[in-house]
Amino acid sequence: MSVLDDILDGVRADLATRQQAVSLDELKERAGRAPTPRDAYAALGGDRVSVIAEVKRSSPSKGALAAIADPAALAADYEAGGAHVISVLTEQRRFGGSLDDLAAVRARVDIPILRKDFILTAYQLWEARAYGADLALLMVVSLEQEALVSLIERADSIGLAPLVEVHTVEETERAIAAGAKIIGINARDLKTLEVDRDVFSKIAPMIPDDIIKIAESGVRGPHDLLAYARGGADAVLVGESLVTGKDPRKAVEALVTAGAHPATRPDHGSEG
Ligand SMILES: O=C(O)c1ccccc1NCC(=O)[C@H](O)[C@H](O)COP(=O)(O)O
Repeated sequence: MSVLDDILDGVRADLATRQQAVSLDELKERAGRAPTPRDAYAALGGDRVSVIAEVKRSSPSKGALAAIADPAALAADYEAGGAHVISVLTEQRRFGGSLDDLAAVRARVDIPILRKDFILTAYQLWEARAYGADLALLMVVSLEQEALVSLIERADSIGLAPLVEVHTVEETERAIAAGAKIIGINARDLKTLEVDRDVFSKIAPMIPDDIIKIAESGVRGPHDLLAYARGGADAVLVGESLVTGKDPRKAVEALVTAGAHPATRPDHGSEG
């Protein structure tokens, strides 16, 4: 069994427990009372390389990363550093996250929030809306094509911007065919946990220009952001290096500063 299969088994078990406790109707009612979604497309657009800063306590690849007692305070630091979007891992067993983390972060910052989880059902999209997310992650590797198309449509219809994650050429073809408008290319192979940053530059050229391209995983500092930018990234998603560093606000600031310079874009070449 791969790490991903193991994670998905846990996700299904926890989901069944939550579905017993809260009906879909109750969830929809709560989602109806949630604040108006923030514009994720605007936050990820423009000439800059946007920064998505992640609240990440632990991971299957590294175990415990940081004791984050107050995820909202960390997110506020990220926002003060200039982050354009906050990612909140809500999976509990392997990442130590929760929907309460999502709600706490949404209440504290003014920028869009991504629910980063292993979303398999519309119920989880309603949860994301109910707890204040503006974007939701959909991983192609864990969804049949019909389910992927249906979840993208459902996310759009309830005010969530779907971020469709891929790692291979075949998954990217499926994401484009499914109508994704934001594609995240994850350098991490979720079956082996190996990180290969070159995956981004191999896959990005096959994605049409009007689709937002996000480079996920393996960003240790501005040099990695710049490399992803030269490969065509519109945004980077960064977790581990921010939560394990001494000063998350300064680390975000350094990434935002690097991403703000137009010479980082592929059209301008890498030599400045
Ligand atoms: O981070 C992991 O070990 C992991 C393992 C299995 C599935 C997903 C995993 N991480 C989710 C992510 O995609 C990352 O949290 C995100 O891209 C940030 O990556 P990093 O900056 O390398 O922490």
